Amino acid sequence: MISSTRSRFEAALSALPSPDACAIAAARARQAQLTKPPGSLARLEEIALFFAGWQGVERPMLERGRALIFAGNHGVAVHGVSAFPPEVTAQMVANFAAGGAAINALATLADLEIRVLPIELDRPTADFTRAPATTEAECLAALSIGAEAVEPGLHAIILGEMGIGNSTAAAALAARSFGGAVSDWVGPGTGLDRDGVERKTQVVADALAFHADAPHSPFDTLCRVGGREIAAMAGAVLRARQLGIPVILDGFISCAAVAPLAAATPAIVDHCLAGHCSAEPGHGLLLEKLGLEPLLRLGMRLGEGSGAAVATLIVRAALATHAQMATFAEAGVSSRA
Ligand SMILES: O=C(O)c1ccc[n+]([C@@H]2O[C@H](COP(=O)([O-])O)[C@@H](O)[C@H]2O)c1
Ligand SMILES: Cc1cc2nc[nH]c2cc1C
Repeated sequence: MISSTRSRFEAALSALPSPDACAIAAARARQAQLTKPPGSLARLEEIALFFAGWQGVERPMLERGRALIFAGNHGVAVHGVSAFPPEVTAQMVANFAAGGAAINALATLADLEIRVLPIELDRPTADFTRAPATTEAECLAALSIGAEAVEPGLHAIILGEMGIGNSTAAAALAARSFGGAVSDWVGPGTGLDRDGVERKTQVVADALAFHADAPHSPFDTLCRVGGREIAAMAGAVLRARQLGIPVILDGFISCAAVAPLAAATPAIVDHCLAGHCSAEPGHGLLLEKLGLEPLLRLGMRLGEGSGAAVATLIVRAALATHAQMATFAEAGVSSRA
């Protein structure tokens, strides 16, 4: 298990595997033979090469894709930073189990297995304007839950979350990791009005001031202004990297989960695709900081892995064309003069 101690987490982050250059070269050579003008499938070709590199094969697959939906509750919600009450987290977890949420419909459409992992919903994190959100032990436990949800043999992981108040934690993580004006990272989340966004901005500023003197290591930032579902997503991303499993990130919160890791080690997102850019204003900025170009911009702002699940359909298009198209020789089509 990678994350059972802080030093294992840090060691994993400093020893990131690279993609398989031979598999990428073989996949690129295949693309050059397929019946299309070179480069005409554009981003789809890049996605196929990305999957080839991480899966280490010329023709990558997506037969076993898993959507991991982590849920957690947040002490910072006492400050009225969400348009919804905290009990909605557990209620939505029940809705996921019953099959009634957007992610259920989208995962079925995208042929993804769903795993929902609620983490101690009855024990919200501490209010991080006045204490670390989690203890080191709590943060490590959540990292492990995320890591253990990623198993060898999966072809891709779709990351999602549910947690009332977690867009406040995400803003704090992004601001502490990448700096800049707090207001650039704070937005309406589930639907705050202007006064609400102002209050939320002050809460994030208070949190950053409270933790200002603490170390800025990835682990310290995750513990101090993160949350259980957020640490679990970070653990899943790290474990997926060790196993060579590509990850499709979802919205602002899943990207914020990797922000502290990426600020220290930018290559941590090399096996990640940004499924979409959400409507949360900080998400576009965060994607820039992470160096990720989103597959979709649909103005979605739901979370729960929904944007990543829709993006999976684009990935399927990329892998299907790459694997199934005929070559010029096979089809008897003349190649370029
Ligand atoms: O994915 C996003 O970018 C996104 C943007 C706004 C809200 N959300 C979802 O809404 C919740 C967080 O919003 P809030 O207002 O409670 O902080 C959480 O359950 C997220 O999944 C998600
Ligand atoms: C209803 C609801 C569904 C969600 N799914 C992810 N975040 C959510 C937040 C709310 C409020």
